[in-house]
Amino acid sequence: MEGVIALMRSVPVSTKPGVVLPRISARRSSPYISTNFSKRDVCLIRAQQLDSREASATVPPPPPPVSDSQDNALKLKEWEVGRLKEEVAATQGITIRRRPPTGPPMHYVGPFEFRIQSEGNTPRNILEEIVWHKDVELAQWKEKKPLVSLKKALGAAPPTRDFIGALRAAQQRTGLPGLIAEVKKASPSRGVLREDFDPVEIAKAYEKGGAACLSVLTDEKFFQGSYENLAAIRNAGIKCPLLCKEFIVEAWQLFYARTKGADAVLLIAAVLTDLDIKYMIKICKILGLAALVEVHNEREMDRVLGIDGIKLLGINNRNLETFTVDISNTRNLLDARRTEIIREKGIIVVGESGLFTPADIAYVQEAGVEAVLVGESLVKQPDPALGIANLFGKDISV
Ligand SMILES: O=C(O)c1ccccc1NCC(=O)[C@H](O)[C@H](O)COP(=O)(O)O
Repeated sequence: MEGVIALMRSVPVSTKPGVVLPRISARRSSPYISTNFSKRDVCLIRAQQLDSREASATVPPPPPPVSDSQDNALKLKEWEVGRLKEEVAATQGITIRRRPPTGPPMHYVGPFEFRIQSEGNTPRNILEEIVWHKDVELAQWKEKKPLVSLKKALGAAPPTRDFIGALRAAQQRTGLPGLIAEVKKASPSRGVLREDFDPVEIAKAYEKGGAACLSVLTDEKFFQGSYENLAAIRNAGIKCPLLCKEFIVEAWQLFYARTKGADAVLLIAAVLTDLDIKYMIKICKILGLAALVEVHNEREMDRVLGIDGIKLLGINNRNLETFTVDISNTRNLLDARRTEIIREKGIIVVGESGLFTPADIAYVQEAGVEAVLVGESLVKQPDPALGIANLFGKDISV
């Protein structure tokens, strides 16, 4: 425990009175264990199967009434599965942790309650903070829109557009990397990028300027984006396929993105385990979504290259923990060995973040990327269509 970070009016605590986790609490602070994962893997696969049953079920049976002791047992199981996932994630070099299920512990003094900060209940960096907030949002969204209702909505959804095909066609047409232009109002690292932000107008300008695909940020708290923006762009007659730029931690988000008009989704290897990625890729296939699997470093790159079925691999030049941007990350990750695997598997590599000039585009193309994802340098331009021509050093709309 390191200090009090918030003093609030007393509100009901999410953990029910009487829920005691003494045996497990002792394990909470134990370091990650990195030996013999067979049993844990089995547990994780079981947990994933439960998830997957949820994803493929049509109408779930009504839940039986739950007694307090059953409720406690379920909470305990949920917590244990969370711990197992963290242990497996640690063995894959994933440092981003998931939010503790019951949130930070509460301490009462008179009519107030203190939230005590500790290493275990405080996000360690911005990516972890985003992911923890996503868990809170998701709990509310899933209550409002359970999976069954999303599935019903999908029955009437139009087919998805070919995201990968659009990138390939653009690259063949221009001889330059296919452009995924990002509709991005703000970011944690740069604040507000454009005050007069009209997502549909920006999307139209990108399409006019020759973008092959668009990326639409949907996170509200950290990027001032929204699913309404995604749906509005989809419904405005834009032909470019759309990437839902979201921090995906659960399969429910794939279904939701699809109902809002996404043709592709982002899967971040710094957040998802190999098993999560494999599972989500399967769901994406079922939903007709392309999956852009994003890596930042060598460890993530090698993990992802070992997973079958990946067609789009993004190399992000932004360190999502420190915000530093370095486009040589793309070149460093694309060494001869990895380039050979990428060629054999027919993967398209997307260079992401920090691209501002024709020289930057040439640099990442030379390194081996066939597509680029660009936000800041385009969205800040008074005329984003002209911004595209300036970025590529020529008009790529024709
Ligand atoms: O953009 C950020 O500050 C950021 C911070 C934390 C996590 C993700 C972040 N950005 C997401 C992206 O990867 C970029 O929006 C995308 O690659 C475009 O980058 P840029 O062209 O540099 O705007």
